[in-house]
Amino acid sequence: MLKIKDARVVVTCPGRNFVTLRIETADGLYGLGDATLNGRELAVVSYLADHVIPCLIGRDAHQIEDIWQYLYKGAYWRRGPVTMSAIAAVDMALWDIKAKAAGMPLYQLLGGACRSGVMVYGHANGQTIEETVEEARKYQAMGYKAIRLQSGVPGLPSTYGVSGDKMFYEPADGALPTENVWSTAKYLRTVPKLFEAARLALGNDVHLLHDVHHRLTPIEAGRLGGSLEPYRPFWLEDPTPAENQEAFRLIRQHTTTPLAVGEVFNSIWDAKDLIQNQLIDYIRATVVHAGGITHLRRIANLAELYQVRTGCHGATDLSPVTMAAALHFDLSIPNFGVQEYMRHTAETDAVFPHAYSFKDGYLHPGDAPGLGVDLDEALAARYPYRRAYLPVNRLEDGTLHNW
Ligand SMILES: O=C(O)C(=O)C[C@H](O)[C@H](O)CO
Ligand SMILES: [Mg+2]
Repeated sequence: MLKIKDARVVVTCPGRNFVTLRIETADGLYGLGDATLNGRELAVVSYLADHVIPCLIGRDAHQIEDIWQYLYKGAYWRRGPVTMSAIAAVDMALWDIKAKAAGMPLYQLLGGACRSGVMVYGHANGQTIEETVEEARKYQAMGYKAIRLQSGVPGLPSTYGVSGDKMFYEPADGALPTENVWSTAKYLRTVPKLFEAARLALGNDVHLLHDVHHRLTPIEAGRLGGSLEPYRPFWLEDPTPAENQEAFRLIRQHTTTPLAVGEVFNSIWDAKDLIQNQLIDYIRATVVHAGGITHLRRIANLAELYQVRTGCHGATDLSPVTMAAALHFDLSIPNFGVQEYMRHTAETDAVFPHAYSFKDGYLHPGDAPGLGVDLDEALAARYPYRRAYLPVNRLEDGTLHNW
């Protein structure tokens, strides 16, 4: 038995907010779990500190599945991003402890490596198509095999995915939500031109991706998918909100562009119909927001039956603890597709020293026991929490739209 002696939540803001759970056993082993929910961080802090940690003390850290079931079924109120991020943090920390106890990198406990590295995609973005293509060339020069393209839209002052700080994009930029303006017509005129220019400039060997960020209706998404087909995108992400999983049938009827969905999903139930009806090609659920490694493996196993591959969310709001967990997961599952990789700043990397590394377009989690990521608590304490919200989007007439 590995008795859980103590657990605490650490909140730090080395440029952006991160919530980390640290679980300690009576034998002196400890594990880390990420619980960051961008823009709603303190809700998860309270859920963990007030409601989860008291139930963990004295339990056997080895019983990962039982503790998962205890927290999920035991709450009675199932699912939801706050609950599932809190459970995910516990799950990650327990896997970290188990792998440290075994003296192995976590991917070995998950069944061993299925590949030599994890293909990642980086984010090229610019105010104009020309600037975005220039940025994409830089990613190509760094060895990236897959690049996401997001460009400014003429006539719209700002839009999701385009930032001044190219490497470390952080959308949660205000103490109150920033307001963006949206026009579907202007956007739909821009994206095919972006892809045409990028294919011409970058050649055929690089994978090109795009995130619609939930802003189209199904029929608009079908039209966009169709117009991008000549440029062979790797995927079109979140073409329409996915609460209504049925909506993707309409998109499928109009395009063979592969679809990727799921960064806001928090359980297998959000993805079940999309996967079973083969309405998507990539599932983007992530370790931190979808109940941890234990639950994400269940989603990936279901997806494998239907030839749906994974493409885990990896924006900067997912801490290095999640990135490490995702890499162990990615390396060990048969139906891995691609991993998103937005780099963290030097300040964040210093707070979370880690063993994972990038080479020639691939990340590897490293071979340190456990997740291979640590938390420098003294340094973390130097960066107190700062309230920061994600933006909202309004149509040109003021109607609130999807951001
Ligand atoms: O990285 C992506 O694909 C995103 O869509 C990033 C999200 O906007 C971000 O994680 C929200 O916190
Ligand atoms: Mg996205």
